[in-house]
Amino acid sequence: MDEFEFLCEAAKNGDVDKVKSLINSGIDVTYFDSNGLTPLMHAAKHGHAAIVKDLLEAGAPWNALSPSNISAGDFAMEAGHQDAFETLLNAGIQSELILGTIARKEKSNSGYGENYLEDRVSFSEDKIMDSDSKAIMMAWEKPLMEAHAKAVCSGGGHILNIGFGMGLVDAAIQQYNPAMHTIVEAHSEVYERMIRNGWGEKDNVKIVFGRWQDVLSQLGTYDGIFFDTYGEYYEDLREFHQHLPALLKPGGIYSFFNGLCGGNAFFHVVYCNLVSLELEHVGYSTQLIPLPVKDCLGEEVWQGVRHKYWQLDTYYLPVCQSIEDS
Ligand SMILES: C[S@@+](CC[C@H](N)C(=O)[O-])C[C@H]1O[C@@H](n2cnc3c(N)ncnc32)[C@H](O)[C@@H]1O
Repeated sequence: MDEFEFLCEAAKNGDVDKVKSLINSGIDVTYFDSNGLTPLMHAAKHGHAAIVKDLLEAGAPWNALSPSNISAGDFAMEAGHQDAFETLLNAGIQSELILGTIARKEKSNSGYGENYLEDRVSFSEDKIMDSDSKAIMMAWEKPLMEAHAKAVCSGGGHILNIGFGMGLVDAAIQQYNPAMHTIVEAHSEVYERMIRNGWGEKDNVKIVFGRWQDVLSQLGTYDGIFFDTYGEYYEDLREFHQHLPALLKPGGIYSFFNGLCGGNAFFHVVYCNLVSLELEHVGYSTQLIPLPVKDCLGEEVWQGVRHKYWQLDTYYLPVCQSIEDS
């Protein structure tokens, strides 16, 4: 057995002293063993929280993935090892908070995320695709969009939706007959299709064409806001949240499509916590309402789609309101 295998064995067996002495000798804690697992994954799988903590402090990446795309946090979560799970969750949140700050700085120099808006898109009955065969929006999300519409329309009044896509959430919002319904859409082909389908002729609908970032000055204040864009990053969502206090009326409800890390259960938990924490910093409390999605999401749905952006059984619908109102 080489030194690294000793470390994996010690992590598995909960041998804190051995792990510590190997770390002190300068061993590389980032290696994967012959099964594609890291020492951190072994410790998490067997619920050795103290070792998880030591390995993280020694530089083990919290978000490394096994060959079947399982992270240390998934192992702890699946086995019900609460202490190890929470240690990894906190490491994930802290790391993303710091990386977020770095990404914010990098973004201001890069002008990224604008390509999608220049690309052609294709429409079919059950989805909209980009030029890379990635789905922009899919019909299986209809029940989710209806639930979002219900949440943001609960107080009536003026509703804002950012991102039209297939218009599923907007059709559901119209069912609540809002006093005014503003829709922001940035893609020219999606916008043209909205106009062709009569959205511009509805008395209570105002369409604003452009990126939400560029049309903020044309917006007012709203009783309900929904946000669901495409081709953007977590950073953009975070940036939108900075504008919430200026856009959402007192007593208003905000919600957003919560597809954050929808391919990995543990990363999703990290991001649900992260976004709630960041919303709290701008003055909003977040309730995450679990909705089972198994029934509306069969394997066949993904045929011809390049990226399976959602792979979890439960969708957590965020309902946010000002901390002063809650
Ligand atoms: C996922 S779809 C929205 C789906 C919609 N919720 C529905 O129910 O069908 C995302 C939409 O956001 C639009 N979009 C992308 N970036 C945007 C931006 N910066 N500002 C406004 N709209 C944007 C896309 O063109 C696309 O139509």
